[in-house]
Formats: sequence, structure tokens, C-alpha cells
Amino acid sequence: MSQPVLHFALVGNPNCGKTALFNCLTGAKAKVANYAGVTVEKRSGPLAGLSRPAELIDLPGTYSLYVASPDEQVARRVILGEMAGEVRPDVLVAVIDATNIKLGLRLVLELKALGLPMVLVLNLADAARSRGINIRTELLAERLGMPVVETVAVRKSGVGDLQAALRSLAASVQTRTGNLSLPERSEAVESVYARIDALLAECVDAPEFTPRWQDKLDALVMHPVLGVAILAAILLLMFQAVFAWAAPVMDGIEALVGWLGEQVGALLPAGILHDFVVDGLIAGMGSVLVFLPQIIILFAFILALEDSGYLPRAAFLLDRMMRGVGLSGRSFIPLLSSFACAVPGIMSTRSIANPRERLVTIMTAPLMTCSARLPVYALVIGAFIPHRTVWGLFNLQGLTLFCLYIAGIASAALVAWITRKQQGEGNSFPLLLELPNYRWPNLYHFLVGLKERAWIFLSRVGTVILALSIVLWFLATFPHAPEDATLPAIEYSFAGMLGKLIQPLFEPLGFNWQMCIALIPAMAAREVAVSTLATVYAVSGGEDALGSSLAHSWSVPVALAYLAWFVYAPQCLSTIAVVRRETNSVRATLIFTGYLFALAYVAALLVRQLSAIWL
Ligand SMILES: Nc1nc2c(ncn2[C@@H]2O[C@H](COP(=O)(O)OP(=O)(O)OP(=O)(O)O)[C@@H](O)[C@H]2O)c(=O)[nH]1
Ligand SMILES: [Mg+2]
Repeated sequence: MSQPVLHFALVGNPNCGKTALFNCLTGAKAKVANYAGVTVEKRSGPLAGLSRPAELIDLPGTYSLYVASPDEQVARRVILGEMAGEVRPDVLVAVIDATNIKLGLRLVLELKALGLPMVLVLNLADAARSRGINIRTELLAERLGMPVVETVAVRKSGVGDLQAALRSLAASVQTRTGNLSLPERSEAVESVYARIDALLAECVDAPEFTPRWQDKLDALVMHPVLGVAILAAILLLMFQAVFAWAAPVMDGIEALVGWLGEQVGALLPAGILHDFVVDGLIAGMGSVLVFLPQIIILFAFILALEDSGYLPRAAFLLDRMMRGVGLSGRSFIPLLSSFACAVPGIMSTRSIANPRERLVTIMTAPLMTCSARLPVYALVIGAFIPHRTVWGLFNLQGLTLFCLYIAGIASAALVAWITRKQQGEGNSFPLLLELPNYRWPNLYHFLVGLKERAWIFLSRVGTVILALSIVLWFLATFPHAPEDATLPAIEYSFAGMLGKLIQPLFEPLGFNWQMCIALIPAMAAREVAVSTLATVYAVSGGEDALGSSLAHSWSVPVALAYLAWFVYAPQCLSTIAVVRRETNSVRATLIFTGYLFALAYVAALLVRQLSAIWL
């Protein structure tokens, strides 16, 4: 008979490295970042190398079993076996940030009272050592009555010892079923801390030490005025870099795609297959592929910031402003992840307890500029905004991109503020965010994160964008123009007809039919607007690169209006689907879609009219 699966659970304070350990032990690549609340759902994976089948669960961080926010409750309910459909863990792997043992031990003592077999991991041992913290692990193990292991999860050091400890526990533990109940809190908080202090005095030598430069840096980055200036400077630098650093590589990719088109074009005899491959496949996919370097640079900044410990400080800095519009720092992480993609952003609003605040966060998340918009922005900016330095420092293209991001953020604030006015104040809790130590980003996580982002982008090019390029090419090519045609052939195609059919709707915005047709497949993925334009202009016989074709056929006010449209329009079916699922309301979904389309239309109209006056 096969042995029952043994369940291990990683439990500990937020940001102590549980997920990093989980990845070491199971070979998974779950997200690790330097702020509390990265893991919001439990995740599990097989634990190899034990004498029997075992599974490890990674839980969201929690400070205590007794007081818990909704995502902390996930941890408590799993540990106690109250979570429907989940097996109660047989062994607890408690993780402590070795630079903050006192806070961690409180949870460890609570966990110990449950009576489950336990092992204690002192993670971030490297950081503790560099601060001169010395822990007598054997003594601590003896006092606590459980094995204690020191680890550096990001360097996989000490993981072998941890595996050995898990192995020996696995050999002795029986799987049991049934719920646990949380023991009554019999002891006053003060006496718990007195016990912890006694333990610490005995087992830990810690010099009085908070690194001075960290405090100084905090005073600077969280200063109400200077802090905001620093945040703006970081963002500006990021958008400058997206244009400035990517340019050479993008030129290279563009040249490569052009060369490939020529080579393949020369190989294939003139005819329908030739046109399909050159104008449909290569032009369509190539036009989006060119933006890979910009996506990578954008995420390089985001990943480095995530691991540095800066982001929670930015949340803290913005909390007051967010509170002013009826949100709080709690919405910060969902909104922040929406810069990559609104879908996970909206899903992570589950950790917001106040339903009104959660709804407003869901409604405004898509106004954060997701990475799928970057190719559209970059294409139009590259074609219409001169590559020029302004005020001796900034390049105008990067500055424009910065403004588009800010437009999204400012609009989100406005929307949140208006809904608050309508619905009255919700009860707002003060933001309790733990500020982690600053840390150099971990190179390995950084590279893994970048690879993952590049892969997500490339697989979109290879799937959705490929498929839609093919469809678009057919629509743009058939039916052929009649013998006595006077207009370019594409005007007689399905794409031409469809574009002209909806064009009157967008007449006030100045969009031509090519721009209109690009809006339809862009509902599946925004980048497809780029490949659609590429195919449509290539089929029309354009020899130029896409950017110059656009520059010839759109006016600047219309190009800016197109950008404004993309800031707001809910051009993404997966986002609409996830809003439907998370709000569980058709009405809310309709309001969501309707208000964003209306906003897009009005914004594009205003931008076109105003810029026509000014330019
Ligand atoms: N120097 C050092 N950094 C570490 C170590 N372990 C984790 N980190 C860093 O600590 C941060 C938090 O790691 P995570 O694994 O996301 O922490 P977590 O406990 O899962 O956090 P939550 O999911 O938010 O509860 C990341 O920036 C890691 O790179 C370590 O042993 N040494
Ligand atoms: Mg985690």
C-alpha cells in the first residue's frame, strides 16, 4: 500500500522569504519580491527527497493567528484545516526573518501551541550576519523543542540542512486528519513578549543596530515633497530609458525583420503565397516583435524596484494622496501589478477587505498602463513625436510616454474620487505596512523575472498576434479589387468594407478607416492594433517602415487622439472577463466597459480638438 502524502506548510511573517524557500525546495518559480503581501493565495508543490511522498504549501505571510486580515486568514484557515477542500498540514515549517527575530517568535510560539510537529527556519541569515547578529541555534532549538536551521534562501545556502531536518521529521510523523482548534489565548500579550525577551537574551547576541544610511534614505524618499520628486524622477528615468536604450536593438530587430521579408520574398514566386508570408506573417508579427527590447527595459526597472524595498515606501508616500480619493495604500499592490497586466492586478484585489474600496480598485485598475499598451504607444510616439531634447535634459519621446502613464494614474484618481463623492465615505483603516530593509536586487530573481516577461511577450506574438495577423491578412486581401478599380485594392476588401462601416462612428475623432479596423482585433490584445496597422499598410503597398507610413497618412492631432483612446478604452476581453468573475455582477461589468469606452471617446475627442487648436 502506498503511504499517504505528508503535508508541510511554510508559515511566517510577510516578506521573510517563504516563497524563496518554497522555490528552493520544490524547484518552482513563484514570485518573490521585497514587500509584504506578494503571496496572496496558497500554492503547493511536491517536496522531493523524503522517504515518502510529500507536498509543500506556501502560504501568505501572517503576523499572528489571532488577528488577521483576509489574506492572513488564508494562512490561519489552512493551518487549522478549516479551508474547504484542503488537507490540514502535518508539519509546520515556520520561517523567521533572522534580522527581526522578535516579531517572528511571537508567531512561532502561537504555532507551537497548536502541537503540530515543527521545524524553525532562520532565513536571511546573511543579512543577520552582516549586522552582527549572532544566534545560538542549538540552544534556541533546545529551548523551543524543535529543530532550528539557518538559511539564505536566495543563495540556496542551508537548504541542505533544512532538507535533512524535513527528512528526519518525515520519518517519524504520522498523518492525521481532522481540524485543529485555536487554543484560547491564555496569556497576556505582555507576558508573551516577556517570554520572548528572555529567550532572546539567552540565545541571541544582537548589537543595537539599525543601519544609519537606511534611516537617512527613508527620511529622504518618504519626505512629502522630496519623496514625490524622487518618485517622479525614477519614473522619468524609466521612460527615458525605454526609448533611449532600446533604440539600437530595435533598429537591429527591424533590420532583421526587413531582411527576412526580403529573403523570403525573393524565394517565393510572386503571388498570393508570397503576399501572405511577407505582408501577413512577417509584417504582422515583426511589427510587434520590434518592441521586445522596450518591454524588457520596462520590466528591468519594475523588477529591480520590486526587489529593492522601495515600493512599500512609495505606497506609504502615496497613501495620503490615495486616501484623499477614497483609496488607501492597500490598493497600491493591485494597482501596481496592473502596470504589467490588469488581470492579475484585479485578482489581487481579493486582499482588500472593504468591498467598496475593492470595487473602486477593480474599476480603476485598467487605467494603469499595462505592458500591452507599450507597443501601441511606442509606435505612435516614434512616428509623431520628434526625437528631441527638451529643457536640456529630457528626451521628448520619453516625456510623452511619461505623460501617458501619468494621464492614466490621474484619471484613476479622479474616477475614485468621483465614486467616493457619490457613495459616501467608507470606513478607512490606517495603512499598516511593514517597511522592509533596502536590499540590492537579487540577480537570479531579476533574470528569472525578465526571462518570464520576455517569454510572456513572445508567446503572445506567437499565438494571438500570429493568429490575428493571418485573419487580418485574409480580410485585407479578399475579395480582390474589380478589373476597373480606381481605388487601391484594399479599399474593396472585407477589411476595407468593415473599416468604412464603423468609421462614421469615429469620424469626430478623426480616425481613418485603417485606424478603425485596428481597433477591432485589438479587443483580443492591444498590441494587435500594431500588427493590424502593419498588415493593412503593407497590403496597401507601403514600402516604408510602418512608422513612416503612419507619419504620412495621419495628422498629429489625430495621432494624439489615438493615443488618448488607448489610455482609456477597455480594449481587452480578458480584463472584462476577469471583472465579470471577480465582481460576479453583469451590471458592474457593463458599467465598467461602458464608462471606459465613454471616457476613451471623450478624451480622444478633446485631445483632437485641443491639439488642433494649439499645434
Ligand atoms: N539577502 C537575502 N534576501 C532574501 C533571502 N530570502 C529572501 N530574500 C529576499 O526577501 C524578499 C522577500 O522574499 P519572498 O520569498 O517574496 O518572501 P515571502 O515570505 O514569500 O513574502 P510574502 O509572500 O509577501 O509573505 C525578496 O526580496 C527576496 O529576494 C535571504 O536569505 N537573504
Ligand atoms: Mg511569498
